[in-house]
Amino acid sequence: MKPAANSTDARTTAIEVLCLWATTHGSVDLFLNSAIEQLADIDRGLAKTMVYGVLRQKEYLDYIVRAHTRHPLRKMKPRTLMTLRVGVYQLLFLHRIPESAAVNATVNTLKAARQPGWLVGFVNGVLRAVARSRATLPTADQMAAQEPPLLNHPAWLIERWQAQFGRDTALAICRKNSVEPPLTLRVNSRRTSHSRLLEQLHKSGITACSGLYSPLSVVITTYPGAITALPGYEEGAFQVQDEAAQLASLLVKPLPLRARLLDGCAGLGGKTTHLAEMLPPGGAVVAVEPDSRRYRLLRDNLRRLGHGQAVSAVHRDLQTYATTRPTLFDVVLVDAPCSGTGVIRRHPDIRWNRQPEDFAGYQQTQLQLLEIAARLVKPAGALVYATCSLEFEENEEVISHFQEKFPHFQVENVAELLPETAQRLVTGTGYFRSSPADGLDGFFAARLVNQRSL
Ligand SMILES: C[S@@+](CC[C@H](N)C(=O)[O-])C[C@H]1O[C@@H](n2cnc3c(N)ncnc32)[C@H](O)[C@@H]1O
Repeated sequence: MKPAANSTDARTTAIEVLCLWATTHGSVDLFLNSAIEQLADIDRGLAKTMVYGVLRQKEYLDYIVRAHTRHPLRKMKPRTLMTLRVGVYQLLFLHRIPESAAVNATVNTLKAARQPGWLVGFVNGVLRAVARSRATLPTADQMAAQEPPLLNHPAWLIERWQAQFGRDTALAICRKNSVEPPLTLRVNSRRTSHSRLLEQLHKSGITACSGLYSPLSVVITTYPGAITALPGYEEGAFQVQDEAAQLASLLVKPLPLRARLLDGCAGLGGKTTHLAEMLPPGGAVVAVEPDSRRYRLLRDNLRRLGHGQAVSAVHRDLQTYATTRPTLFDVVLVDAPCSGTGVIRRHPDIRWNRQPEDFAGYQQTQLQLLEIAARLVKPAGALVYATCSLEFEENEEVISHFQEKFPHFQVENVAELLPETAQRLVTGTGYFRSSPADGLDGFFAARLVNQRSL
Protein backbone atom coordinates (compact mmCIF):
# COMPACT_ATOMS: atom_id res chain seq x y z
CA MET A 1 0.00 0.00 0.00
CA LYS A 2 1.32 3.44 -0.95
CA PRO A 3 0.94 5.95 1.94
CA ALA A 4 -0.48 9.41 1.30
CA ALA A 5 2.26 11.89 0.50
CA ASN A 6 1.24 14.06 3.47
CA SER A 7 1.54 11.34 6.08
CA THR A 8 5.03 10.57 4.79
CA ASP A 9 5.82 14.25 5.25
CA ALA A 10 4.72 14.17 8.90
CA ARG A 11 6.97 11.14 9.54
CA THR A 12 9.91 12.56 7.61
CA THR A 13 9.59 15.81 9.57
CA ALA A 14 9.40 13.96 12.90
CA ILE A 15 12.49 11.86 12.07
CA GLU A 16 14.46 14.89 10.82
CA VAL A 17 13.60 16.88 13.95
CA LEU A 18 14.55 13.97 16.23
CA CYS A 19 17.88 13.50 14.37
CA LEU A 20 18.65 17.19 14.71
CA TRP A 21 17.82 17.01 18.41
CA ALA A 22 19.99 13.87 18.89
CA THR A 23 23.03 15.56 17.38
CA THR A 24 22.65 19.00 19.04
CA HIS A 25 20.50 18.48 22.18
CA GLY A 26 18.92 21.85 21.39
CA SER A 27 15.29 22.80 22.05
CA VAL A 28 13.01 20.45 20.16
CA ASP A 29 10.23 23.07 20.14
CA LEU A 30 12.39 25.45 18.12
CA PHE A 31 13.27 22.71 15.62
CA LEU A 32 9.63 21.60 15.38
CA ASN A 33 8.23 25.11 14.95
CA SER A 34 10.34 25.81 11.91
CA ALA A 35 10.12 22.27 10.45
CA ILE A 36 6.31 22.00 10.53
CA GLU A 37 5.69 25.37 8.87
CA GLN A 38 5.25 23.84 5.41
CA LEU A 39 3.02 20.96 6.60
CA ALA A 40 -0.79 20.87 6.49
CA ASP A 41 -2.51 21.29 9.92
CA ILE A 42 -3.28 17.58 10.28
CA ASP A 43 0.33 16.62 9.54
CA ARG A 44 1.65 19.25 11.97
CA GLY A 45 -0.32 17.57 14.75
CA LEU A 46 0.93 14.10 13.76
CA ALA A 47 4.58 15.20 13.49
CA LYS A 48 4.41 16.85 16.92
CA THR A 49 2.68 13.83 18.49
CA MET A 50 5.40 11.51 17.17
CA VAL A 51 8.32 13.73 18.24
CA TYR A 52 6.93 14.30 21.74
CA GLY A 53 5.83 10.68 22.04
CA VAL A 54 9.28 9.34 21.14
CA LEU A 55 10.93 11.68 23.67
CA ARG A 56 8.43 10.71 26.40
CA GLN A 57 8.84 6.96 25.78
CA LYS A 58 12.44 6.77 24.56
CA GLU A 59 13.67 4.05 26.96
CA TYR A 60 10.56 1.93 26.56
CA LEU A 61 10.75 2.14 22.74
CA ASP A 62 14.43 1.17 22.88
CA TYR A 63 13.57 -1.80 25.10
CA ILE A 64 11.08 -2.98 22.45
CA VAL A 65 13.53 -2.43 19.56
CA ARG A 66 16.26 -4.32 21.46
CA ALA A 67 13.90 -7.26 21.94
CA HIS A 68 13.51 -7.52 18.14
CA THR A 69 17.08 -7.21 16.86
CA ARG A 70 20.54 -8.40 17.81
CA HIS A 71 22.08 -5.26 16.30
CA PRO A 72 23.23 -2.97 19.19
CA LEU A 73 21.35 0.35 19.31
CA ARG A 74 24.51 2.31 20.13
CA LYS A 75 26.00 1.28 16.77
CA MET A 76 23.00 2.56 14.79
CA LYS A 77 23.10 5.91 12.98
CA PRO A 78 20.68 8.52 14.38
CA ARG A 79 18.39 8.24 11.34
CA THR A 80 18.08 4.44 11.70
CA LEU A 81 17.38 4.59 15.42
CA MET A 82 14.92 7.49 15.15
CA THR A 83 13.07 5.77 12.28
CA LEU A 84 12.73 2.62 14.40
CA ARG A 85 11.53 4.63 17.40
CA VAL A 86 8.99 6.58 15.32
CA GLY A 87 7.75 3.33 13.76
CA VAL A 88 7.43 1.47 17.07
CA TYR A 89 5.77 4.50 18.68
CA GLN A 90 3.04 4.45 16.04
CA LEU A 91 2.54 0.69 16.37
CA LEU A 92 2.25 0.72 20.18
CA PHE A 93 0.69 4.12 20.96
CA LEU A 94 -1.14 5.55 17.91
CA HIS A 95 -3.92 3.00 17.59
CA ARG A 96 -5.81 5.11 15.05
CA ILE A 97 -3.02 4.49 12.50
CA PRO A 98 -3.42 1.14 10.70
CA GLU A 99 -0.48 -1.22 11.19
CA SER A 100 0.34 -1.33 7.48
CA ALA A 101 0.44 2.49 7.24
CA ALA A 102 2.62 2.77 10.33
CA VAL A 103 5.19 0.35 8.90
CA ASN A 104 5.09 1.23 5.19
CA ALA A 105 4.98 5.00 5.54
CA THR A 106 7.83 4.94 8.07
CA VAL A 107 9.97 2.68 5.91
CA ASN A 108 9.25 4.89 2.90
CA THR A 109 10.94 7.83 4.65
CA LEU A 110 14.22 5.88 4.38
CA LYS A 111 13.66 5.26 0.67
CA ALA A 112 12.93 8.97 0.16
CA ALA A 113 16.18 9.78 1.98
CA ARG A 114 18.00 7.43 -0.45
CA GLN A 115 19.15 5.03 2.26
CA PRO A 116 20.69 1.73 1.09
CA GLY A 117 18.36 -1.19 0.36
CA TRP A 118 19.78 -3.41 3.15
CA LEU A 119 18.98 -0.68 5.74
CA VAL A 120 15.44 -0.23 4.43
CA GLY A 121 15.03 -4.02 4.63
CA PHE A 122 16.42 -4.16 8.17
CA VAL A 123 14.07 -1.44 9.53
CA ASN A 124 11.14 -3.00 7.66
CA GLY A 125 11.96 -6.38 9.23
CA VAL A 126 12.19 -5.02 12.79
CA LEU A 127 8.94 -3.04 12.49
CA ARG A 128 7.07 -6.02 11.02
CA ALA A 129 8.37 -8.24 13.84
CA VAL A 130 7.14 -5.69 16.44
CA ALA A 131 3.77 -5.49 14.65
CA ARG A 132 3.41 -9.31 14.75
CA SER A 133 4.23 -9.59 18.45
CA ARG A 134 2.53 -6.45 19.74
CA ALA A 135 -0.39 -8.23 21.42
CA THR A 136 2.06 -10.03 23.74
CA LEU A 137 4.48 -7.16 24.47
CA PRO A 138 4.55 -5.56 27.95
CA THR A 139 2.97 -2.10 27.91
CA ALA A 140 4.82 1.06 28.98
CA ASP A 141 2.61 1.21 32.10
CA GLN A 142 3.51 -2.37 33.03
CA MET A 143 7.21 -1.59 32.58
CA ALA A 144 6.83 1.53 34.76
CA ALA A 145 5.19 -0.55 37.51
CA GLN A 146 7.74 -3.42 37.57
CA GLU A 147 10.83 -3.60 39.84
CA PRO A 148 13.08 -1.85 38.96
CA PRO A 149 10.69 0.43 37.06
CA LEU A 150 11.43 1.68 33.54
CA LEU A 151 10.65 5.39 33.85
CA ASN A 152 11.95 7.09 30.68
CA HIS A 153 14.13 9.56 32.62
CA PRO A 154 17.91 9.66 33.11
CA ALA A 155 18.97 7.79 36.28
CA TRP A 156 20.69 10.87 37.78
CA LEU A 157 17.45 12.89 37.58
CA ILE A 158 15.37 10.14 39.20
CA GLU A 159 17.95 9.86 42.00
CA ARG A 160 17.93 13.64 42.48
CA TRP A 161 14.12 13.70 42.79
CA GLN A 162 14.16 10.71 45.14
CA ALA A 163 16.61 12.56 47.40
CA GLN A 164 14.46 15.74 47.31
CA PHE A 165 10.91 14.38 47.44
CA GLY A 166 11.09 10.69 48.41
CA ARG A 167 10.73 7.63 46.19
CA ASP A 168 6.93 7.61 45.75
CA THR A 169 6.72 11.25 44.63
CA ALA A 170 9.76 10.90 42.35
CA LEU A 171 8.19 7.89 40.62
CA ALA A 172 4.82 9.67 40.37
CA ILE A 173 6.51 12.67 38.69
CA CYS A 174 8.25 10.40 36.16
CA ARG A 175 5.01 8.57 35.35
CA LYS A 176 3.07 11.84 34.86
CA ASN A 177 5.88 13.18 32.65
CA SER A 178 5.42 10.22 30.31
CA VAL A 179 1.76 11.02 29.59
CA GLU A 180 0.51 13.82 27.34
CA PRO A 181 -0.78 16.61 29.62
CA PRO A 182 -4.14 18.32 29.05
CA LEU A 183 -4.39 21.62 27.19
CA THR A 184 -5.17 24.29 29.80
CA LEU A 185 -6.47 27.78 29.08
CA ARG A 186 -6.76 30.89 31.27
CA VAL A 187 -9.91 32.86 30.58
CA ASN A 188 -9.25 36.51 29.68
CA SER A 189 -11.70 38.06 32.13
CA ARG A 190 -11.50 41.39 30.24
CA ARG A 191 -12.91 39.75 27.11
CA THR A 192 -15.28 36.98 28.25
CA SER A 193 -16.36 34.92 31.24
CA HIS A 194 -15.46 31.42 32.34
CA SER A 195 -18.97 30.08 31.64
CA ARG A 196 -19.19 31.81 28.25
CA LEU A 197 -15.87 30.32 27.08
CA LEU A 198 -16.90 26.85 28.26
CA GLU A 199 -20.21 27.19 26.39
CA GLN A 200 -18.42 28.38 23.24
CA LEU A 201 -16.09 25.35 23.35
CA HIS A 202 -18.95 22.90 24.00
CA LYS A 203 -20.92 24.34 21.07
CA SER A 204 -17.93 23.57 18.83
CA GLY A 205 -17.92 19.97 20.03
CA ILE A 206 -14.84 20.37 22.26
CA THR A 207 -15.02 18.64 25.64
CA ALA A 208 -13.78 21.08 28.28
CA CYS A 209 -14.23 21.55 32.02
CA SER A 210 -13.07 23.81 34.85
CA GLY A 211 -9.65 23.06 36.32
CA LEU A 212 -9.26 21.82 39.90
CA TYR A 213 -7.09 24.66 41.24
CA SER A 214 -7.34 27.95 39.36
CA PRO A 215 -10.73 29.68 39.10
CA LEU A 216 -9.88 31.03 35.63
CA SER A 217 -8.84 27.69 34.17
CA VAL A 218 -10.51 25.68 31.43
CA VAL A 219 -9.10 22.21 30.80
CA ILE A 220 -9.38 20.41 27.45
CA THR A 221 -8.32 16.77 27.74
CA THR A 222 -7.94 15.93 24.06
CA TYR A 223 -7.65 18.41 21.24
CA PRO A 224 -5.56 17.39 18.26
CA GLY A 225 -5.98 20.66 16.31
CA ALA A 226 -4.06 23.92 16.26
CA ILE A 227 -4.50 26.32 19.20
CA THR A 228 -5.19 29.13 16.73
CA ALA A 229 -8.24 27.19 15.46
CA LEU A 230 -9.90 27.06 18.92
CA PRO A 231 -13.05 29.18 19.18
CA GLY A 232 -12.30 32.49 20.90
CA TYR A 233 -8.58 32.48 19.99
CA GLU A 234 -8.68 35.40 17.55
CA GLU A 235 -10.91 37.46 19.87
CA GLY A 236 -8.41 36.99 22.73
CA ALA A 237 -10.85 35.09 24.93
CA PHE A 238 -8.04 33.02 26.48
CA GLN A 239 -4.34 32.43 26.90
CA VAL A 240 -2.87 28.90 26.93
CA GLN A 241 -1.38 28.51 30.40
CA ASP A 242 -1.10 25.70 32.94
CA GLU A 243 -3.01 26.09 36.21
CA ALA A 244 0.23 26.25 38.21
CA ALA A 245 1.42 29.28 36.21
CA GLN A 246 -2.01 30.90 36.70
CA LEU A 247 -1.71 30.46 40.48
CA ALA A 248 1.84 31.84 40.56
CA SER A 249 0.67 35.15 39.04
CA LEU A 250 -1.87 35.58 41.89
CA LEU A 251 1.06 36.28 44.22
CA VAL A 252 1.33 39.85 42.89
CA LYS A 253 -1.93 40.76 44.69
CA PRO A 254 -3.13 42.80 46.55
CA LEU A 255 -2.54 45.77 44.23
CA PRO A 256 -3.02 49.43 45.17
CA LEU A 257 -4.97 51.81 42.90
CA ARG A 258 -2.84 52.93 39.92
CA ALA A 259 -0.41 50.10 40.71
CA ARG A 260 2.79 49.95 38.65
CA LEU A 261 4.00 46.42 37.93
CA LEU A 262 7.18 45.18 36.32
CA ASP A 263 7.35 41.77 34.64
CA GLY A 264 11.14 41.42 34.55
CA CYS A 265 11.25 38.22 32.43
CA ALA A 266 8.12 38.46 30.30
CA GLY A 267 8.75 35.71 27.73
CA LEU A 268 5.70 35.33 25.49
CA GLY A 269 3.58 37.16 28.05
CA GLY A 270 1.77 34.28 29.76
CA LYS A 271 2.01 36.07 33.10
CA THR A 272 2.23 39.63 31.71
CA THR A 273 -1.26 39.30 30.24
CA HIS A 274 -2.61 37.87 33.50
CA LEU A 275 -1.10 40.81 35.43
CA ALA A 276 -2.77 43.19 32.96
CA GLU A 277 -6.11 41.48 33.61
CA MET A 278 -5.69 41.95 37.38
CA LEU A 279 -4.71 45.65 37.18
CA PRO A 280 -6.82 48.10 39.16
CA PRO A 281 -7.98 51.33 37.43
CA GLY A 282 -5.10 53.55 36.35
CA GLY A 283 -2.57 50.74 36.71
CA ALA A 284 0.20 49.84 34.26
CA VAL A 285 2.59 46.99 33.52
CA VAL A 286 6.09 47.19 32.04
CA ALA A 287 7.15 43.91 30.43
CA VAL A 288 10.83 43.29 29.73
CA GLU A 289 12.02 40.57 27.31
CA PRO A 290 15.45 40.44 25.61
CA ASP A 291 14.91 37.57 23.15
CA SER A 292 13.77 38.88 19.75
CA ARG A 293 11.51 35.95 18.82
CA ARG A 294 9.85 35.95 22.24
CA TYR A 295 9.50 39.73 22.24
CA ARG A 296 7.66 39.56 18.88
CA LEU A 297 5.30 36.88 20.23
CA LEU A 298 4.81 38.91 23.42
CA ARG A 299 3.68 41.88 21.32
CA ASP A 300 1.32 39.61 19.34
CA ASN A 301 -0.20 38.23 22.54
CA LEU A 302 -0.67 41.68 24.07
CA ARG A 303 -2.50 42.81 20.92
CA ARG A 304 -4.66 39.67 20.68
CA LEU A 305 -5.71 39.82 24.34
CA GLY A 306 -6.37 43.56 24.19
CA HIS A 307 -3.63 44.74 26.59
CA GLY A 308 -1.74 47.01 24.19
CA GLN A 309 -2.67 50.12 26.26
CA ALA A 310 -1.98 48.90 29.79
CA VAL A 311 1.31 47.13 29.03
CA SER A 312 4.53 48.69 27.70
CA ALA A 313 6.77 46.02 26.20
CA VAL A 314 10.51 46.66 26.39
CA HIS A 315 12.92 44.75 24.15
CA ARG A 316 15.88 44.64 26.54
CA ASP A 317 17.33 42.51 29.30
CA LEU A 318 16.53 43.42 32.88
CA GLN A 319 20.08 44.61 33.58
CA THR A 320 19.95 47.15 30.73
CA TYR A 321 16.41 48.20 31.60
CA ALA A 322 17.48 48.85 35.23
CA THR A 323 20.19 51.25 34.03
CA THR A 324 17.43 53.53 32.64
CA ARG A 325 16.51 54.21 36.31
CA PRO A 326 12.74 53.73 35.94
CA THR A 327 10.29 54.94 38.61
CA LEU A 328 10.13 52.25 41.32
CA PHE A 329 7.38 49.61 41.11
CA ASP A 330 4.71 48.41 43.55
CA VAL A 331 5.40 44.82 42.47
CA VAL A 332 8.20 43.26 40.44
CA LEU A 333 7.77 39.73 39.09
CA VAL A 334 10.86 37.70 38.23
CA ASP A 335 9.71 34.56 36.42
CA ALA A 336 13.30 33.53 35.97
CA PRO A 337 15.02 31.48 33.25
CA CYS A 338 15.41 28.01 34.79
CA SER A 339 16.11 24.34 34.08
CA GLY A 340 12.39 23.73 33.39
CA THR A 341 12.35 20.39 35.27
CA GLY A 342 8.78 21.20 36.36
CA VAL A 343 7.47 21.33 32.78
CA ILE A 344 8.99 18.14 31.38
CA ARG A 345 5.52 16.75 30.69
CA ARG A 346 5.02 19.64 28.22
CA HIS A 347 8.62 19.79 26.95
CA PRO A 348 9.78 16.15 27.02
CA ASP A 349 13.27 16.88 25.64
CA ILE A 350 14.24 18.77 28.82
CA ARG A 351 14.81 15.51 30.75
CA TRP A 352 17.43 14.40 28.20
CA ASN A 353 18.96 17.86 27.59
CA ARG A 354 19.85 18.79 31.19
CA GLN A 355 23.00 17.69 33.02
CA PRO A 356 23.58 17.60 36.82
CA GLU A 357 26.10 20.44 36.60
CA ASP A 358 23.58 22.82 34.94
CA PHE A 359 21.78 23.82 38.13
CA ALA A 360 24.58 25.93 39.60
CA GLY A 361 24.60 28.08 36.44
CA TYR A 362 20.84 28.62 36.61
CA GLN A 363 21.13 29.61 40.27
CA GLN A 364 23.74 32.24 39.46
CA THR A 365 21.53 33.84 36.76
CA GLN A 366 18.46 33.70 39.00
CA LEU A 367 20.24 35.41 41.89
CA GLN A 368 21.62 38.07 39.60
CA LEU A 369 18.15 38.85 38.19
CA LEU A 370 16.56 38.85 41.65
CA GLU A 371 19.15 41.31 42.97
CA ILE A 372 18.62 43.70 40.07
CA ALA A 373 14.84 43.39 40.44
CA ALA A 374 14.98 44.07 44.20
CA ARG A 375 16.46 47.52 43.53
CA LEU A 376 13.40 48.38 41.43
CA VAL A 377 10.84 47.62 44.19
CA LYS A 378 9.26 50.54 46.10
CA PRO A 379 9.57 50.61 49.90
CA ALA A 380 6.74 48.36 51.20
CA GLY A 381 6.40 46.92 47.68
CA ALA A 382 6.71 43.26 46.77
CA LEU A 383 9.08 41.07 44.79
CA VAL A 384 7.60 37.86 43.40
CA TYR A 385 10.06 35.17 42.35
CA ALA A 386 8.91 32.20 40.26
CA THR A 387 10.41 29.28 38.34
CA CYS A 388 9.07 26.22 36.54
CA SER A 389 11.83 24.15 38.13
CA LEU A 390 11.41 21.48 40.83
CA GLU A 391 14.95 21.90 42.09
CA PHE A 392 15.81 23.14 45.56
CA GLU A 393 18.91 25.00 44.22
CA GLU A 394 16.77 27.12 41.88
CA ASN A 395 14.03 27.79 44.43
CA GLU A 396 14.40 27.75 48.23
CA GLU A 397 18.20 28.08 48.01
CA VAL A 398 17.96 31.12 45.70
CA ILE A 399 15.65 32.83 48.20
CA SER A 400 17.92 32.14 51.16
CA HIS A 401 21.07 33.35 49.31
CA PHE A 402 19.15 36.44 48.19
CA GLN A 403 18.05 37.22 51.75
CA GLU A 404 21.64 37.04 52.99
CA LYS A 405 22.32 40.13 50.86
CA PHE A 406 18.87 41.72 51.07
CA PRO A 407 17.66 40.97 54.62
CA HIS A 408 15.04 43.73 54.40
CA PHE A 409 13.06 41.54 51.96
CA GLN A 410 10.93 39.21 54.08
CA VAL A 411 9.10 36.13 52.89
CA GLU A 412 5.32 36.55 53.12
CA ASN A 413 3.10 33.48 53.42
CA VAL A 414 1.09 33.22 50.20
CA ALA A 415 -1.79 31.11 51.56
CA GLU A 416 -4.20 34.07 51.69
CA LEU A 417 -3.54 34.93 48.05
CA LEU A 418 -4.48 31.52 46.71
CA PRO A 419 -7.93 29.91 46.38
CA GLU A 420 -9.08 27.32 48.91
CA THR A 421 -8.48 24.54 46.36
CA ALA A 422 -4.77 25.44 46.14
CA GLN A 423 -4.02 25.64 49.88
CA ARG A 424 -2.36 22.22 49.85
CA LEU A 425 0.25 23.68 47.47
CA VAL A 426 1.52 26.15 50.10
CA THR A 427 4.65 24.95 51.95
CA GLY A 428 5.35 25.33 55.66
CA THR A 429 7.55 28.37 54.89
CA GLY A 430 4.74 30.01 52.92
CA TYR A 431 5.96 29.34 49.37
CA PHE A 432 3.82 28.07 46.51
CA ARG A 433 5.11 24.74 45.21
CA SER A 434 3.32 22.48 42.72
CA SER A 435 4.43 19.23 41.16
CA PRO A 436 3.43 17.09 38.18
CA ALA A 437 2.51 14.53 40.85
CA ASP A 438 -0.44 16.90 41.68
CA GLY A 439 -1.54 16.87 38.02
CA LEU A 440 -0.03 20.34 37.47
CA ASP A 441 3.16 21.71 36.00
CA GLY A 442 5.89 21.96 38.63
CA PHE A 443 6.16 25.56 39.79
CA PHE A 444 7.76 27.41 42.65
CA ALA A 445 6.78 30.95 43.67
CA ALA A 446 7.68 33.15 46.61
CA ARG A 447 6.53 36.62 47.67
CA LEU A 448 9.06 38.87 49.39
CA VAL A 449 8.06 42.21 50.84
CA ASN A 450 10.42 45.17 51.01
CA GLN A 451 10.36 46.13 54.70
CA ARG A 452 11.98 49.52 54.15
CA SER A 453 9.36 52.12 54.92
CA LEU A 454 8.33 54.94 52.60
C1 LIG B 1 10.58 31.41 32.31
S1 LIG B 1 10.67 32.42 30.95
C2 LIG B 1 9.38 33.58 31.24
C3 LIG B 1 8.02 33.05 30.98
C4 LIG B 1 6.94 34.11 31.03
N1 LIG B 1 6.99 34.90 32.23
C5 LIG B 1 5.56 33.51 30.88
O1 LIG B 1 4.82 33.42 31.87
O2 LIG B 1 5.20 33.15 29.76
C6 LIG B 1 12.07 33.40 31.27
C7 LIG B 1 12.30 34.50 30.27
O3 LIG B 1 13.37 35.31 30.75
C8 LIG B 1 14.02 35.82 29.61
N2 LIG B 1 15.35 36.28 30.05
C9 LIG B 1 16.53 35.64 30.00
N3 LIG B 1 17.51 36.43 30.48
C10 LIG B 1 16.93 37.60 30.84
C11 LIG B 1 17.42 38.82 31.37
N4 LIG B 1 18.70 38.97 31.64
N5 LIG B 1 16.53 39.81 31.59
C12 LIG B 1 15.22 39.64 31.34
N6 LIG B 1 14.70 38.51 30.82
C13 LIG B 1 15.54 37.50 30.58
C14 LIG B 1 14.05 34.67 28.64
O4 LIG B 1 14.26 35.12 27.32
C15 LIG B 1 12.69 34.05 28.87
O5 LIG B 1 11.76 34.52 27.95
